[in-house]
This record gives sequence, structure tokens and C-alpha cells, in this order.
Amino acid sequence: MPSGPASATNGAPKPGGKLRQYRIALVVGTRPEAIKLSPIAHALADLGEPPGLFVTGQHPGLELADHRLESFPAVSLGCPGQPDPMLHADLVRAAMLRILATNQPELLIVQGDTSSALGGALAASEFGMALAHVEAGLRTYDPNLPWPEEENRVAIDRMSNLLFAPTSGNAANLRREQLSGRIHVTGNSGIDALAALIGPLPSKPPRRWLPRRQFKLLVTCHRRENWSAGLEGLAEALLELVDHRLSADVILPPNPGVTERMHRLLGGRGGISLIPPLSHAATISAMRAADLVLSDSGGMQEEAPALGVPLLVLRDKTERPEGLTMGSMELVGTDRDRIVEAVGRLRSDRRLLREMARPSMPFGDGRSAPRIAQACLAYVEEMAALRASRRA
Ligand SMILES: CC(=O)NC1[C@@H](OP(=O)(O)OP(=O)(O)OC[C@H]2O[C@@H](n3ccc(=O)[nH]c3=O)[C@H](O)[C@@H]2O)O[C@H](CO)[C@@H](O)[C@@H]1O
Repeated sequence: MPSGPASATNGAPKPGGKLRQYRIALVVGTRPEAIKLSPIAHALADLGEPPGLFVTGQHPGLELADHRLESFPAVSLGCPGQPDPMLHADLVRAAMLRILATNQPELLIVQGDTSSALGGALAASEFGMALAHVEAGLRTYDPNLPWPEEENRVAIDRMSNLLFAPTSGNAANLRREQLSGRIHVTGNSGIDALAALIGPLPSKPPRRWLPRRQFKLLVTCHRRENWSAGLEGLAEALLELVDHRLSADVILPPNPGVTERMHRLLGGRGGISLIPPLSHAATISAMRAADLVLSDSGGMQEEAPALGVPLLVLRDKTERPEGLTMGSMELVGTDRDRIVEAVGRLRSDRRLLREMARPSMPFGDGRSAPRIAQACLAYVEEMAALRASRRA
């Protein structure tokens, strides 16, 4: 069995986990990866296989304890996010290669489509290590929307031995590409994280939308393709909307450049509050308290249907069409007039708004992490048996 990393461990394995070096490791770089990988780390620990963590540093302020990950042995790679995501992926790859040269787990798990996930996948593949991709098969089929995420997830799926597709639609995408990895339809572990916060899902939306009451928007916008014209269109729309008995809480992203731009566009305007990044629990509370959410976030597209919160997606394409099919969300992009029209239409037609707020679970039942953990463990055991039979 390979030994775990010698450097920078923070905390002992979870009580109940076996006291041994880990065979499975997870790559964690950003807030959404921590949110979605935490249930999987705990599900592995529950099976007696606590994993190790490679923390890339992409989001430098990421606190493992905020995501219940502090009890797992962790190596810090010291690779903060870069303006050029390809450079960042390469830095992560190089840092991982240095560690894997002496300490190799048997299976590396990466999640989603970040440059941390891509860097980890490239390192695993260079070492001939087994690789599992959580959240496989999401596609817009447009390499620019979103960039670089669409390219990252396609590349990671091609390298992976285990492909954990959240939905049957995602699995169908993978089958069409005739990839060599094994496909499992598991649900999205982001829904597990949501259930851990608020209890059984789907949750009942609080009844609201009384006529004449002030209408409250919750807004997030951080995708790279929205950094210039997109943020301007959104800001113009919000400035127009708040003149009409409507308020907007805008949650700022961890990215300082985007935050600075939002302050310039919207700072000091009545009816608009600019809020620093929130904890996951506080974000979910804010979503539930809003009449309507406007966001380009991927995770919030998954959370909104389960919470029964209507969502306008500030993007032209989505890799999560399931939310559109369920009627919980609508694509509006970042054009000023389109946003103003959509908010106005929903605000004046409460029946439409209530229909969008009908809770549904297109992204999983909140029990994907145990499925993923079991499949990972079975794969590791299978590979070990294969190696043993070759030695015999
Ligand atoms: C194109 C796309 O969709 N890309 C993804 C992106 O994240 P994604 O776009 O989802 O990233 P966000 O930064 O929006 O994170 C979303 C998550 O963070 C929470 N939240 C949000 C604001 C806040 O202040 N505090 C907070 O905790 C949300 O409730 C949600 O759970 O990387 C994820 C991790 O690989 C992937 O799963 C997604 O596919």
C-alpha cells in the first residue's frame, strides 16, 4: 500500500476510520469542490476508507473546517488561482507530480471542471494512476460557454476510469462520446451537501409573493465570460429595476477583480446591497429568503429546484438543462433588456412564479455520496485483486 503524504497534514483521520495511510485521495481547489467533495470524503470514511486531500490553493481563502474537511490528512500544493487558468492547471499538475513521485494513492478523485481538477487529472494520467471524475458528462457543446470549464470537463472525462454522472442525460452524453471509463449515474453530491444543511429534500418553499410587498432579488455573477459586457448588462438591469420597489442583494464572488468591478458599477446605490462571499449555509438561507434568484453559478442551478426557488440563469447556455425541463429556471443571459423583461414578467405574474417555485429533484436524491464511495472502493479492491493475481 502506498504511504500518504509526509508534509502538512492537518488533523487525524475521522474517528471510526481505520488508522492507516489512505488509498484514495481527493483534489480540492475551490469552494464548490469543497462543498461537493465533503459528502464523498465522509462517505468513504464511513466505509473505513478515509481519503487524503490535495488542497491546490486555487481559492486561497478556502477553509477546510467550513466544509467539514479538516479531519482528513491534507497536503497543500500552494497553487493560488492564476489569471490564465491553463497556467494554473499546469502548476497544479507539476506540484502533484512532485508529490506523486514518492507517494501515490491508488485512486485520485477530481470533481467538476476547475483548473485544479484538470491539473490533478493530468498528473494522475501521467503517472498511470486510476482517476475518478465526480460530475462527469455535463456539456454545453460550446467550448467558449463556459470557458475554460467546458474544455476542462471534456478533457477530464477522457482521462477518467470512473465517470460519476449526476443525471441520466449526463450519462447519455458520455455514452455518445464512447469513452473508456465506467459510467455510474449517481446524482450530484451537491444535493447531498444541501440535504446535510437543511434536512430532507425537496424542501417546501415558504409562501410569499404578496402583492405590493417589496420584491427581493438575490444575485451572483462570477463566470469568466461575464467579466466585462455581462457584468455591465447585469448592473444596468439592476439599476433600472431597483427604481421600482425592488431590492437586490448581490453576493460578491471570491474573485477580487470581479468584486472591485461590481463595487464600481453598483456601489452606494440605494436598494442594492453588495455582500461579501457567504458560508454555504448563509447562501442557502439567502436563496430561500429571496423572491427570485439571478445567477450564473452552476451549483445554484442544482440547488434552486430542490429548494423551490425560481432562478434566472445569467448565461446563454447551460450544461444543466434538467432545471429548464423542470420549469424551475429560465435562461436570460446578461442583456439588460432581457433581464428587466424577465424579472418584470415574473414579478407581475405570481402564478408563473409559483409554478417555477414548485420543488423538484432533477439533480439527485441527496444520496449520491455513498453510491460514489462504494463504487470507488469496489474499483480499488478490484484493481488490487488484479495486481495480486498478476503477481501470483
Ligand atoms: C460552469 C460551472 O457551472 N462550473 C462549476 C463551478 O462552480 P459554480 O459555478 O457552481 O461555483 P460557485 O462559486 O457559484 O459555487 C456554487 C456553490 O457555492 C455556494 N455559495 C455561493 C456563494 C457564496 O457566497 N457562498 C457559497 O457557499 C452555492 O450555494 C453553491 O453550492 O465549479 C464547480 C466545482 O468544480 C462545478 O461543480 C461547476 O460545474
